[in-house]
Amino acid sequence: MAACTSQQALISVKPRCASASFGPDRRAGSVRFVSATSCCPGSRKLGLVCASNSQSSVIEPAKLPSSPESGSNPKKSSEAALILIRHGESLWNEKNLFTGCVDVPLTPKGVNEAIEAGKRICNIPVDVIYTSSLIRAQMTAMLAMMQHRRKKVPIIVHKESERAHQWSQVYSEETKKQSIPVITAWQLNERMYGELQGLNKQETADLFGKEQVHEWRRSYDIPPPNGESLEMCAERAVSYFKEQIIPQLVSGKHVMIAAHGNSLRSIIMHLDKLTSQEVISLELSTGIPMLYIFKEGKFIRRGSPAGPSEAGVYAYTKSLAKYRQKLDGMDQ
Ligand SMILES: O=C(O)[C@@H](CO)OP(=O)(O)O
Repeated sequence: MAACTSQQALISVKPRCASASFGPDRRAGSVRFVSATSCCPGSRKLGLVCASNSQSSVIEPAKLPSSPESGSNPKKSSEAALILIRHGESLWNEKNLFTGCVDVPLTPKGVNEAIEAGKRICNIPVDVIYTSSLIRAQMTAMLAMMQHRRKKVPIIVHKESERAHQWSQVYSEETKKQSIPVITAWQLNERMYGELQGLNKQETADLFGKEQVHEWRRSYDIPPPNGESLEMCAERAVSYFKEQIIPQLVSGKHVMIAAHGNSLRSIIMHLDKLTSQEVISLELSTGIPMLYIFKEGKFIRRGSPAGPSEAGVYAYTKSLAKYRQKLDGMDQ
């Protein structure tokens, strides 16, 4: 299994073993993500040390909406995993084209990235999956789940029409127990890139100037022509996260979200309380999973699980360790 290399880690990561921290590095005015392996290359034991010494901040909870299952009080004891994963490389990433809401599939490299991401989270429980309505995120979620040791079947929930809903019913409780609902939501789509969609990024920079294109791509509140700014994207992605996904975590469900560079940057900005200055330098690599633990109403950032043999991942929480033991038991 391919280990997480610094190239795979979330963007230009500086070696940081000395500080042994995970998640955004706020030094030098930029935000970088550091993964477990890039922090402690090749060392299981150190991985553990990193995990327990990590400065993973406990993030003040976003105002929690009331959950149908828990009323307005989050269950104090509930603890749930939240996995975020940007889709693998798409055919338009490969061609360096602005993609936005254009629905393009993964490249073979992207397929591989999704499979490798799946190996890295194959021991982490997943009860419900959220993806955007775009095929590259859905492919990523499905390919990743094919690697999961629990071998539950991810099934897309169709609610676009009454007939779609009716015709996709499952009539066996046992089969339902062996399935994972996959909920698709346009709110998790990539930022709509307006009139840049389909244009080559380099050619656009040559035409309009590097600064202008950088402003369109990475400013917080300046939209590209007839498209969405990151702020506009965050408005719908974070509202959806608060209204639909947090209640699942509150009720103790383990959630995976497969989405896009900008919709995930918006959600991470919310979870990690990044400022609009910090978020503009946050870059996410394709196909790298990131783990948060939701506990007692707070999000604890746990970086990027390195792989199924990485001991540190299972020291994150007692319930993750137990889940892994259960999987080991099922294999025997
Ligand atoms: O083209 C896009 O849709 C996005 C993500 O690939 O590009 P950017 O890096 O500008 O956010």
